[in-house]
Amino acid sequence: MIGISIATKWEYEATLKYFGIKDHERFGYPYGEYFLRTINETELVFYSTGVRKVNGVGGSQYMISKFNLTKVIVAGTCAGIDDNFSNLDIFVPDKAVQYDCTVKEIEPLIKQSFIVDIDLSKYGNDFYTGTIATADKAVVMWKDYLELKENKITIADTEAAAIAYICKKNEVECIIIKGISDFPTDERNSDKFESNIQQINVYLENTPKVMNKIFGEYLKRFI
Ligand SMILES: Nc1ncnc2c1ncn2[C@@H]1O[C@H](CCC(=O)c2cccc(C(=O)O)c2)[C@@H](O)[C@H]1O
Repeated sequence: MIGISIATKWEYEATLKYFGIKDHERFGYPYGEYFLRTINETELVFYSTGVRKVNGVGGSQYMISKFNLTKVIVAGTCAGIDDNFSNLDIFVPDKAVQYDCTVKEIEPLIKQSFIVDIDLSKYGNDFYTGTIATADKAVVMWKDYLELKENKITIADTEAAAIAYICKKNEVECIIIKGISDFPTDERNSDKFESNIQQINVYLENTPKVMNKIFGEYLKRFI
């Protein structure tokens, strides 16, 4: 069985809609809910975890243990960091890092021992790849965005690298498929609260588009 890990309620609602899931097919568990589907003769469990590292890791560990998963695919949205890319571009990162685990004033931003390299060689190269950086807060402030850019990060989110790390501990393969839902905007010469509301609205508008693109054009190649 392969697990598809989904963080937010908006991402999960788009998933339920995409697969036409009926109420009686939805099951609760301590971190959210899940449903089962068979695609190309492979059994999949799609599960929501809630946001941030603790929920992503807790929910994924629960599902690895309950269903004896052989692979976890982290599917969802992310912030764009590399400005060569645009909203709705989809990535399958070959490296996952965490950037909120060091005293960055005196240590490197990226925690070396938490880096996970992802071997994508068996899946070809017909997709964007790069480095995803995870922390327990969203990339909203311009200074955080610039710091990630300086560290050659491609995209950023709030769960994926932590899930990849615990998959490695369980010797379970982890693939991350993430689409850009939003880019931070420079709030320094404007109202930072208004700028934040605009970014959240862009995230909400793009979430179903990203999820539909992941399920329609990417998922089957990685199961
Ligand atoms: N900018 C982002 N930075 C990091 N992760 C992002 C971003 N965008 C999307 N994600 C991904 O989607 C989910 C939710 C998105 C989220 O929390 C968010 C999005 C936009 C603004 C704000 C805010 O507080 O103003 C919060 C997370 O689980 C994460 O995995």
